[in-house]
Amino acid sequence: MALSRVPEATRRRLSSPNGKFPAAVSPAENLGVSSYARRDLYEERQTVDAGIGAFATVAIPAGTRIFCEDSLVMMPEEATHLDLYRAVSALSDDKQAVFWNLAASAKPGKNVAWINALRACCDDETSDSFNAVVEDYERAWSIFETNRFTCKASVSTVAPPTLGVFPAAARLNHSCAPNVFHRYNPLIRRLTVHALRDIEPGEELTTSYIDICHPTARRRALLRHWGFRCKCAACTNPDEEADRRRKKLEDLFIRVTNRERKRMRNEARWTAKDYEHSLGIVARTVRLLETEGLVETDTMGIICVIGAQLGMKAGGKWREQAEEWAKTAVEVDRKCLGEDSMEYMRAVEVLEATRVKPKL
Ligand SMILES: C[S@@+](CC[C@H](N)C(=O)[O-])C[C@H]1O[C@@H](n2cnc3c(N)ncnc32)[C@H](O)[C@@H]1O
Repeated sequence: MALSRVPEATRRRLSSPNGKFPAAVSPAENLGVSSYARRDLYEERQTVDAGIGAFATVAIPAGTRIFCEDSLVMMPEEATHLDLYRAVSALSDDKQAVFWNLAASAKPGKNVAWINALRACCDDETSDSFNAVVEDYERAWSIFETNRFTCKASVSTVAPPTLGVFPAAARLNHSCAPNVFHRYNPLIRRLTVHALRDIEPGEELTTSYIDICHPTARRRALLRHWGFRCKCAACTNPDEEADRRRKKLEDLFIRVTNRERKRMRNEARWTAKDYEHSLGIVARTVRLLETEGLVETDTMGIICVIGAQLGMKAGGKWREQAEEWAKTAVEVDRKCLGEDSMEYMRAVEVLEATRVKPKL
């Protein structure tokens, strides 16, 4: 661990899995899915003001899977500095070097209770070496917070997500108008990154660290976590009208998903009027996503699958619309997530169901 100034003995003691600290999430098993970053399509290089970035070296067609990466470290959301340090120390030397070389721009957290636990493990150390340990822990945490992606077990699960660092994809900078889309695929236990549109040679590959459906102020607040102010066109020249539409979009999305949860709990009592109401909100959400140029987003996939399912249940004039929405969901999910994603498989199932003629 080239960067560390922590004495070897202290490091060994603090990182030994003696049951003192909760364990990290177990490393992904070999599922027969290779882990790769398409270095034949892009290169890493220094940007003007955003550290290292990934740039296309050739034309990349929309839908291309550019990364399919195994995690370097994966931790539960509630993991502490101590848990993280232990997980990093358990990596091979090569992997530790990769971890310590990643960017560290996230600010230290305010919760420093972990320092007391650490002190208890370091009581035979001089204060200099204790400070070095604290610094190391802080740096590991900052690297983790700067580079982690959220890894949900499934879209619908209530289980808390885990957070993972994927070393090649970690070089992707943010844009609120991204040209790639990232998502952890729990079926293959890889982070996948797909081109959202055709990308020209020389263009920087950018993903969105946050939900791009948020209005500017909310996006800015969320991005503070990574310690930078986004300079994309939407953030530098915020348009009040567009922000109002994004706020509306956020509200509509919440209304659709809340109503869906309610319907699932109460399907037997859901009336034709209830279906009509939900379908009206779905139709408005889809229109707004189109107006905002957010057609190629997983939000569109989620809304269209919900709309298709509701449309089939409602029947009548909604059946044709249900098939159209299901087709859109299949296309969007194929492009953003790939054919091995749960979302794509679900969308295909729904599309097939919309094509079954109702019994008269
Ligand atoms: C996941 S890393 C991305 C790779 C990083 N640039 C590097 O050098 O390794 C996230 C960090 O990159 C920088 N970054 C990402 N997107 C940026 C942007 N749009 N503008 C400025 N800095 C950005 C911030 O420092 C952020 O904390």
